[in-house]
Amino acid sequence: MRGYYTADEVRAAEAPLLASLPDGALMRRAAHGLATVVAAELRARTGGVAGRTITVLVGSGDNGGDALWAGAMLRKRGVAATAVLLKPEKTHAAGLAAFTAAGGRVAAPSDDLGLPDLVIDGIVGISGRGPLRPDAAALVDRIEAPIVSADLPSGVDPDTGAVDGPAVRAAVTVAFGALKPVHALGAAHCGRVELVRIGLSLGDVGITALDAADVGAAWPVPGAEDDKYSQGVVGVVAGSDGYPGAGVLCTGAAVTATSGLVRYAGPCTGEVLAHAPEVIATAELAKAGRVQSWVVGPGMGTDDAARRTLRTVLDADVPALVDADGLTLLAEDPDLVRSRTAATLLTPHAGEFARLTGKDPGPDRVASVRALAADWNAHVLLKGRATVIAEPGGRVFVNEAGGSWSATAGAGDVLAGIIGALMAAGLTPDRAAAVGARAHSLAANLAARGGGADLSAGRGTAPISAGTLLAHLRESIRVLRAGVSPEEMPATS
Ligand SMILES: NC(=O)C1=CN([C@@H]2O[C@H](COP(=O)(O)OP(=O)(O)OC[C@H]3O[C@@H](n4cnc5c(N)ncnc54)[C@H](OP(=O)(O)O)[C@@H]3O)[C@@H](O)[C@H]2O)[C@@H](O)CC1
Ligand SMILES: [K+]
Repeated sequence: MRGYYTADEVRAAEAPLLASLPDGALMRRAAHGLATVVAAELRARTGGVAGRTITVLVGSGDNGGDALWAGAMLRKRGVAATAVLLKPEKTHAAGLAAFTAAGGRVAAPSDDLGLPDLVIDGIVGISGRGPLRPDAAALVDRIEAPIVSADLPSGVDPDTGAVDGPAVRAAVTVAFGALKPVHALGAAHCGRVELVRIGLSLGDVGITALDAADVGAAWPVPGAEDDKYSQGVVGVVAGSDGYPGAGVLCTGAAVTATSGLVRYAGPCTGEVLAHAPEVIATAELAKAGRVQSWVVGPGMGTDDAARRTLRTVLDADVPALVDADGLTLLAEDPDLVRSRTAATLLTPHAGEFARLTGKDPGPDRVASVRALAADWNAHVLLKGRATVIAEPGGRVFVNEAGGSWSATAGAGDVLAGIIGALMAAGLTPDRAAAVGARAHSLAANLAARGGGADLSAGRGTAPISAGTLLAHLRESIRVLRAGVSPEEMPATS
């Protein structure tokens, strides 16, 4: 499990170290980690370190200091380095002195910067707010070389990952001391993230992500004493005459996710059974039989009959996942959820979120999801490249998908089926959501690459459908249960 610490949490963890260590020691630790990553990147991209060229973009704070110290360290390894000072009068003095003493060249933003092999982004770190200012934006706009960002890509909000204008798009981001929310919520701007440990003692964390090993360990599989009932039975209410596919995909995902038993109640029994004959299917909800969790909503429609069905499902005292059309119906009647004693998981995309709350999730998606979870006393999963999951008490899981392949019709129906099956197996809804989201995103990435656990093997990618995602779900679970995901983030020491 990895934690993502807000700028305030990082500052609080830094304070005792700054007080106890010699002046500048912490910054030099960070800079050493940055220089190590830059050197490795130079070697990987150009075949060597000495004789290569870098440009260091320097803002007005300690982030610029990190970049200058790293530049000085790289100078000592024979790298030609030029620092561009955006605010010369506020440049980190000790960092600049070390840089120039090591033979680094200083340039103004208007100078011709040539074609460096790499650029270090030290414009702004955890004190950054809002997009790049115009002078920094114009400078970054001229950069063609790959960028290694110090701590975080400048212009992206450290705590929310929001991008509201010009921002650095890094090839690699070197996080100092701790991962910050930007590294998950703004992952597309971070590139590969490397964590450099600088000795921070970090406290409790509010935002976490599950590693492959956590997901694999949590995945329910039958034990020696299990039968088909004891593993948890999930009931699926999905699909309609107009949208039978939602029933097929949702039920198919539930069947694939766990080994127990899946029940289906709805008008698409023929289609569902044609694709998954092991399902116990009935057209009448009243005859569905006992379940340990319900999934309700995908493709079910929003007419009066659907409303009655939703009410009946939510009247049952078992955990329930509400998705898609179910959410549209709930927007008119939140008390259906608030009055429940069993747990409820809502799985909106941004549009459905706006339907539920009257407003878009906005730039601070974590805060918005937490607020909805607290207000409705429900667990909430907000879909996106970074899926955000909150329980009513405020604990948050985030799942950075590592790609956007699952932005395809029907992928949400698959996700609902997976999570519903995990809830039936006894996982709490937020944990089921985090575990399921991870398997879902890995299945999408595997599908795009045509299978095979080595996602970096350069086999190329192709668009996927929800059907191909579902077809790769079992392989995804297998990879996760093996404990090593090909997407796992490497960390330097
Ligand atoms: N303390 C330590 O020993 C260690 C610190 N560490 C490092 O320090 C970093 C935090 O440094 P920091 O707090 O000095 O601020 P930082 O993020 O560099 O910003 C500087 C100033 O930029 C400005 N600004 C704001 N937004 C902006 C924007 N959008 N575009 C342009 N400019 C913008 C704003 O100043 P303003 O211009 O508003 O006066 C702001 O005050 C941290 O991320 C890590 O890298 C590590 O080395 C570990 C050891
Ligand atoms: K930066």
